[in-house]
Amino acid sequence: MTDTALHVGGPSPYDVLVGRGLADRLPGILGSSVQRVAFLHAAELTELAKPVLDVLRADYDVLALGLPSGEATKAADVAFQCWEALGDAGFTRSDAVVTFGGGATTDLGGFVAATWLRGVRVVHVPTTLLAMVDAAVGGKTGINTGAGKNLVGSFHEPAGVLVDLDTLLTLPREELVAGMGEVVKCGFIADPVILDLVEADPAAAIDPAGAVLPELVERSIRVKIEVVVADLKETGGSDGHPGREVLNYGHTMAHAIERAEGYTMRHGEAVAIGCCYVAELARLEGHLDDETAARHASVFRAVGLPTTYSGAGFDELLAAMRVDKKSRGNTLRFIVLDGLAKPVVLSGPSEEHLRAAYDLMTGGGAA
Ligand SMILES: NC(=O)c1ccc[n+]([C@@H]2O[C@H](COP(=O)([O-])OP(=O)(O)OC[C@H]3O[C@@H](n4cnc5c(N)ncnc54)[C@H](O)[C@@H]3O)[C@@H](O)[C@H]2O)c1
Ligand SMILES: O=C(O)C(=O)C[C@@H](O)[C@H](O)[C@H](O)COP(=O)(O)O
Ligand SMILES: [Zn+2]
Repeated sequence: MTDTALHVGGPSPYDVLVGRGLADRLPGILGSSVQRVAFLHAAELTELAKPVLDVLRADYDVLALGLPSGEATKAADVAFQCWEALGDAGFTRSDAVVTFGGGATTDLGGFVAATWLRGVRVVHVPTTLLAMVDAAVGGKTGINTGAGKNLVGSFHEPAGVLVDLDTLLTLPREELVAGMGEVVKCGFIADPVILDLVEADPAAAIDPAGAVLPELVERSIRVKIEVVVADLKETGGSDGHPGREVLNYGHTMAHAIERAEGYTMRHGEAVAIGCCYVAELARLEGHLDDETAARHASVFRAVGLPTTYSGAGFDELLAAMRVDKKSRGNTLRFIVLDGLAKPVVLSGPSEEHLRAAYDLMTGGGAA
């Protein structure tokens, strides 16, 4: 496979390089003015990170910081420890951060880079499917608070993203499957060919050594790039398109479920359930046809993702959805589909429909 450079335009343009074994491309992206590099990686991935670390150590003074795995890393105390380490090592504005890991690592590392000295260069090296197709691209960074997911953060675009598909070879199957949550989301909101590819051969779609997964990765990244270039800071779209909020399809309920589960459920799994929830809500509100609504559960299930959830009551989930960033005052707002790849904003749906969609989501086993 030859490398592909997907360009992200805008005021701070950069490339997302997709290929295999890309570590030696890092110095070219970091540039010659950088002296020190903070290498923020999931500590459990130290062995996998070795080729990248070797390349960095050849050219820079490297401060390697091993971080907790998963969602636990998206916490204020972890960010604080990174800031202290950067201060101790004398990091200046011409130095840089490189992140290496899944979306939790790129979110935390991106946030540290965005806030240190009010912003230093960051390059993301995503190592999960989810981080490749979504978290590492577009500049959203963030950590969680007691009230909910990603409530503190900033927009800070990377100087580049290295998507080394070889890193997926060590990724546990359940993490690959979780990444498909965001891939399939992209299919529903913008690129139905993704859905056709997954439906045609679900096993091939999640085979990290095959040819279908790279195409899905590239298609999903292209969806994300097109959206963020048009509306980087989520201020709104034009011509009836919701803008960047479209990438939040399924996330209003997904984030509420993750919070209810104490962040033990994988994000991509929650997104799959959340997309099925909002498809039912859209159907009940007269937006979406029965067939497209039903296709949600069918595609997510085909790759092994969950589509129902009954672990928390309606009132708890509703309260959590109220602090979603799309809310305005007391008005809940959702991204829904008017049809395949036709996203619109639904403002203030009726509580009757919110609850009816919840009842369907519980699959009859309401908590
Ligand atoms: N900023 C954004 O735009 C954006 C977009 C989507 C998701 N997110 C965030 O991303 C996070 C989820 O990311 P995720 O699904 O990548 O999970 P994750 O970062 O928690 O990683 C999952 C697990 O896989 C391990 N892992 C990572 N790469 C590996 C590899 N190659 N081999 C073996 N193990 C590996 C990690 O160490 C971790 O234990 C959530 O916090 C979500 O909110 C952010
Ligand atoms: O990039 C975006 O914009 C997204 O909404 C992508 C989502 O998949 C991602 O989970 C994001 O972190 C959610 O953003 P939030 O603003 O709801 O925290
Ligand atoms: Zn997401």
